[in-house]
Amino acid sequence: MVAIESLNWYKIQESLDEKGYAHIPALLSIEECNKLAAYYTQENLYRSVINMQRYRFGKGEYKYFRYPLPSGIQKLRETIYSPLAVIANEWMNKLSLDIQFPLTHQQLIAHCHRAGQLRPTPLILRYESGGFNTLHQDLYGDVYFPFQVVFALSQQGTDYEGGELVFTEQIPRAQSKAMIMRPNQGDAIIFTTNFRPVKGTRGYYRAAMKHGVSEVKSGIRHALGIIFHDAT
Ligand SMILES: O=C(O)CCC(=O)C(=O)O
Ligand SMILES: [Fe+2]
Repeated sequence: MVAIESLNWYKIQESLDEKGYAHIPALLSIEECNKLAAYYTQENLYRSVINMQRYRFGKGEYKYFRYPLPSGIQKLRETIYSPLAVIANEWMNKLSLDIQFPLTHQQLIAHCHRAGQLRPTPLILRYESGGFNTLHQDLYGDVYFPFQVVFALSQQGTDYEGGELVFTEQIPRAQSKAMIMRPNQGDAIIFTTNFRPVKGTRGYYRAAMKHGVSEVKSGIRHALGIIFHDAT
């Protein structure tokens, strides 16, 4: 794994500010991806298993990890959080929101717990041919952090075809703009959970964003999602 502190956080912030998402190539090694994907079948690691079709969330399956999280995932969640908290606080200021996030993930979790959000949210997803994930937001209570991360654990073009990561951004008084990403195995994509600040003529306004996954045409696609807030 590339050290989180050594990433170009200036560039990451620039991309988040401009687009609401940032692409970090090769954050995980292929071996790390394969190890994480192999967690999928270790039933004791999870608190719940969601059949996406059953809830009409799409087609595929995902599993929420239970506490304690596997140590590598716990570490990723903590180390990526801190630089993002600084950016999140700037966003809250731009939007004149009276919210500031603590600089350590442990403090964010304490805050979630006080708000009754006790359940861990990191998840691993698996889609087969025909699988997809409808456009959504991962907000699980009143406390939510404005960024989350998805790690591509499979390689598009080799392990699967299709299955692009899709973002939409609501344009004021208009429809939504769609953006697609085709991360390679090991890449991370950081993106907005709820809304991002966009500069308008009278200061910043909120542009709501959603994410989803387009139809997987063939093969199997695994992804790891790290959401920083916990769930009710
Ligand atoms: O499968 C993906 O790439 C997206 C998963 C997702 O919705 C998430 O991590 O919140
Ligand atoms: Fe999601």
